[in-house]
Amino acid sequence: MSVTVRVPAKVNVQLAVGAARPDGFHDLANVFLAVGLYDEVTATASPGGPRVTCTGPDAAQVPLDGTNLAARAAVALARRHGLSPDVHLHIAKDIPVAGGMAGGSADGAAALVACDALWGTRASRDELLDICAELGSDVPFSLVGGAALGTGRGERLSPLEVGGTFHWVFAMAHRGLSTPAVFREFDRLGEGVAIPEPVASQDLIDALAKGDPDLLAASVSNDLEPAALALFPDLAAALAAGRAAGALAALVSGSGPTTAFLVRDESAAARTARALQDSATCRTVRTASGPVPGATVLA
Ligand SMILES: C[C@](O)(CO)[C@H](O)COP(=O)(O)OP(=O)(O)OC[C@H]1O[C@@H](n2ccc(N)nc2=O)[C@H](O)[C@@H]1O
Ligand SMILES: Nc1ncnc2c1ncn2[C@@H]1O[C@H](COP(=O)(O)OP(=O)(O)OP(=O)(O)O)[C@@H](O)[C@H]1O
Repeated sequence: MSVTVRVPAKVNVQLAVGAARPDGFHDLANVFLAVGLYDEVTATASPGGPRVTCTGPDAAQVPLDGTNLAARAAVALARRHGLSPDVHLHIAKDIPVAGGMAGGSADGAAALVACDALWGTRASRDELLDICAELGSDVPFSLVGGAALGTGRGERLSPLEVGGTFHWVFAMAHRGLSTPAVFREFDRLGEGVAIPEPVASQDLIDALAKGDPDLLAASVSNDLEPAALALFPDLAAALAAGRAAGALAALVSGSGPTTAFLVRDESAAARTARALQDSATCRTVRTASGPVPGATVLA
């Protein structure tokens, strides 16, 4: 028997970052939007697991050992329920790796939901969310999807209302960026400067609730963007190319290096995607819209 779970990528429409905490993490006001670029994780009973396989354009960059977040999710659930994690996890990966779109986190949430269904552990939503938070700051949002404000290190979620569909173009860079390295660069750039407490923007929350792309474009922000640009200066050219193509807003997605462009509708998405592809400032270009649901078992 097998269970397949589909799980989306995310874009951070606001990422406000506070000073480094004693534990090395940063408090955030992190407004997540789940967008329709998906990985699928299939869990199949198999002795001696977890065994991980992966297919897709970036598969070669995905670790297949016990560090894979899907494997870690299976082990965490099995341990809590006194089971052995006898499972084969196959990841059909379409979310770019190390792109700031929570690809690994998505696989962790998907594997958890898939193993829960496969093993009949019937974990409560709260237990699943607890395990997600242990696995990583972005993992709880991959489980819930939609739109949400993440506080703490991003793992404490409050759902947000969204009054429409937002259309996006994503430009994937020629190489990845390490999330810890980007946070370290944020700290370095902020040395000697008083870093304010991260606060969610009410204008941005209102723009989401209204479903209004112009209002959203006026209020998106990412405090990690200067750090990502410092580590990867070529990203400025991708941002400029998207702006020149008429995007309503251009920003680095999370810790980068994927760049995200908010556009008015599907036809603007197709136009902007073509212009970005022709600009040769990126590796590949994808379009997607959101919000979409979080990790979902496929029938
Ligand atoms: C940049 C974002 O993707 C925005 O959603 C997230 O904040 C990162 O979430 P993630 O990849 O799930 O991160 P984790 O696996 O929890 O942490 C990886 C590393 O990122 C840094 N980190 C992450 C989250 C946070 N609030 N503060 C941090 O400083 C820490 O160096 C940490 O060791
Ligand atoms: N299932 C997985 N898929 C991809 N990468 C994984 C996975 N499990 C662990 N990793 C490791 O995590 C690193 C970060 O990859 P990931 O694709 O999650 O980055 P990201 O999208 O930038 O993350 P985030 O947006 O959550 O900061 C990879 O370089 C890889 O070593």
